[in-house]
Amino acid sequence: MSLLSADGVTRIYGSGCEACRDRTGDAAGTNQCPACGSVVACADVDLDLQPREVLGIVGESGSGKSSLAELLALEPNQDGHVHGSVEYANHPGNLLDVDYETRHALRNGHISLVHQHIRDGLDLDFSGGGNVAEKLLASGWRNYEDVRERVASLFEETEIPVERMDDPTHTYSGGMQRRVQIARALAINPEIVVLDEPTTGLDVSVQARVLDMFRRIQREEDVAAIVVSHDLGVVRLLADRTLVMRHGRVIESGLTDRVLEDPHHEYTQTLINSAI
Ligand SMILES: Nc1ncnc2c1ncn2[C@@H]1O[C@H](COP(=O)(O)OP(=O)(O)OP(=O)(O)O)[C@@H](O)[C@H]1O
Repeated sequence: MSLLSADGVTRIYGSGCEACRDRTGDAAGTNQCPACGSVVACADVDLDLQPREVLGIVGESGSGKSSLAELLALEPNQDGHVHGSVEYANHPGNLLDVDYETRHALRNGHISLVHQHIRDGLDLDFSGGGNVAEKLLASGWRNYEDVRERVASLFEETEIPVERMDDPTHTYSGGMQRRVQIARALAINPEIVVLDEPTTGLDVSVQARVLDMFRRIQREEDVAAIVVSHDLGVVRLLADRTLVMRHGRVIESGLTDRVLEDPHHEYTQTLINSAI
């Protein structure tokens, strides 16, 4: 049984009209409806995530990856009209319809998002440890010593110097800040982590170390992940299966090796060729 499955997930920014779906997408060559001007960020997306699996979502900027990832990760950003359903094995009903309290509980106990932009995920004036502790407190941890011990062990696990725990996060390097985000996401022992562009703003050598660290923890802890990236190298390293998005639609999917070695869609071939 799938851990998470999406059926027909659609997100439209703007008023929307009857022509929106037909006049956008891969064949239309745009995600903007020519009739009403709305942006069809993603439409008719079906996917499933198995326990312990890493699913990659790849596509160029604007293809709809973040809009989809936010829905899967129950982010509070509710912009746009949303249709379809997301089923999660450990909670009945459609995740897209849950109320505020349920959303909060799921985000603090089951499904974590690592934001593309560090500022969206961390308070840079807080200490690094404080950013991780905040997530533990939100999920019900209360004892000060227990929280500090857990934060220190998460720092070790994500390879951040524990002695920097009380320093303000803005004094950390970009790589360390990304690690704090990952530590924060893992703090609640989630079943699913959604990583949105995990390499944004990092040097190539730092990127590789952060991705290796995440892959190690993902395997050790048997956590499932959805990794969103414009970078084929990221999905090649992390993802078992990959979906390719363009103009808000999934245009190709399969085992990552197959998609990268034997792409069926012309656009995927172009993506791969332009990455070489
Ligand atoms: N709040 C919003 N209001 C209106 N349009 C939006 C909003 N958020 C995103 N969009 C539009 O939706 C489309 C998909 O954006 P999205 O950020 O999901 O793509 P992406 O593939 O994640 O791109 P990137 O990698 O650059 O973040 C884009 O055309 C974008 O301009």
